[in-house]
Amino acid sequence: MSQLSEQQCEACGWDAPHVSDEEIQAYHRDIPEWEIVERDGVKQLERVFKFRNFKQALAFTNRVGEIAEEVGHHPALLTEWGKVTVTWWSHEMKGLHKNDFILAARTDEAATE
Ligand SMILES: C[C@H](O)[C@H](O)[C@H]1CNC2=NC(N)=NC(=O)C2=N1
Repeated sequence: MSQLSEQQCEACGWDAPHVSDEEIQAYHRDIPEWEIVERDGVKQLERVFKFRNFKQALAFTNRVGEIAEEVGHHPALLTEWGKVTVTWWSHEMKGLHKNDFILAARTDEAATE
């Protein structure tokens, strides 16, 4: 279990601080399989998870949904046959918050359940 996944999510509104480039690099080391992408100027964390079939992909999708509901912070989820694309970012602040890294780490754990 990575340390990041055990950290607590903080409340984050539109005025919450973005993570600095140094912090992004540091947190990224705990979740190396996630790609940092930028869409319309908004940085996001994205990873594709592979499964044997649609049913397993859907079960994983639901586990990630539960992780999101626990903290009121929600990813974009694209569920396809044998794969799920998970994208985390903080909509209100239009960028990355530490919460996104914590939840990406928890998502990694949900993939190995
Ligand atoms: C009112 C509600 O708490 C907000 O709209 C939440 C819901 N889930 C959210 N999820 C994410 N990823 N970013 C947000 O800014 C966000 N806002």
